[in-house]
Amino acid sequence: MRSQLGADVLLPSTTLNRKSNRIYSIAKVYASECERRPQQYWDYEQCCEIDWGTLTDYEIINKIGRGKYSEVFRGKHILNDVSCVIKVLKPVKLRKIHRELKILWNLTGGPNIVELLDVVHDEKTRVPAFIFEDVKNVDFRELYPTFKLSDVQYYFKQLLIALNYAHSMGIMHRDVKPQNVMIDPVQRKLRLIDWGLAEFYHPGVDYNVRVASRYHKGPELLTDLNQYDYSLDMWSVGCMIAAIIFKKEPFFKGGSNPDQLVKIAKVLGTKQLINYLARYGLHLPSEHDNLIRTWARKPWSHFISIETPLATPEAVDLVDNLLRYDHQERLTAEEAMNHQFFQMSLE
Ligand SMILES: Nc1ncnc2c1ncn2[C@@H]1O[C@H](COP(=O)(O)OP(=O)(O)OP(=O)(O)O)[C@@H](O)[C@H]1O
Repeated sequence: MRSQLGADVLLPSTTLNRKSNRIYSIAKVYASECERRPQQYWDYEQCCEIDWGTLTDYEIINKIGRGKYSEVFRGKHILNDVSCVIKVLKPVKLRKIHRELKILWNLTGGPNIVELLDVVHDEKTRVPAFIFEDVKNVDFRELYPTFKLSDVQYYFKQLLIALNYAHSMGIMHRDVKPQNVMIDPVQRKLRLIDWGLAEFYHPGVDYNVRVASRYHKGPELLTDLNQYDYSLDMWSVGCMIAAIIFKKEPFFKGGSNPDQLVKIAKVLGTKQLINYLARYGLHLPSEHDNLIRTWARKPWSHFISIETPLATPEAVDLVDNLLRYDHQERLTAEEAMNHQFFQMSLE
């Protein structure tokens, strides 16, 4: 499926790891994972030769999903009958395809990471498709309301294991949300999918803030703080857990990107937002001038009632340590796994 340049071949320099003139934030953990590996590991612009398989090896059974960048089908391999998921890509830049592939090649086989089985194209049209393991997912709108605290504990531990692994491999997912976390409750199997927005982390590099889906975008994206890192994914995890324990899906429901920041400020407070930006020598982008009023910080107890039995002190404390404006204050994936919420023994 792939051919790689040997790790000993010296490659020309690239902009992918070009540091910004001004460095204001470096990841707290795993900052040098890419730097300490050969360029072949992360340079998807210069090292991504694809040995295409053919789509005719697979039979499409039915359509199961539709994303911004793809149409997704359930199918099977025609020779061995093994069921699979076929992600047929919509026309996108080759660079984006190479990035997703490089990341999948590096991560596949890792814990709770969706397994990439093959990369194929239609021989006539050349339309590319990725073949993945099939997860018998139950839609989160149906599944999450059935969760007991022990399920929240189990599945979020699995998600953190996937994220800690990706981060330890120098990769940020950048689109963590319920739609990208496949759960098969019968097998109690969780897989983190859709690495289409994922990126390699290099310290001091400015990244595009137009990533993640609105409800799960971290404050750094909404305030144009380009030097973000793995901690972006931890904000999104915080949004997911908060939505479940406080029974408020999604937890921050903005009507637009600027409004998303308003929804966050209404909970975490405006003063705290300004302080966060000041800590990094930044100001609130002018588009927010008319939007942000002085919202006071709401205590988490505001979201707790008789209807929210999952909002135990440990679960709320976990959320509190993930939903922090300051990306450097958020728990890392490993710290989150070690949080008291995951140590409690529940039936
Ligand atoms: N391995 C899998 N097993 C089961 N279902 C899957 C799998 N991969 C994808 N799907 C389904 O297809 C949908 C779209 O897949 P994916 O998120 O990879 O595509 P996308 O075009 O990148 O989506 P988006 O626009 O959300 O970024 C998923 O939300 C899920 O419902």
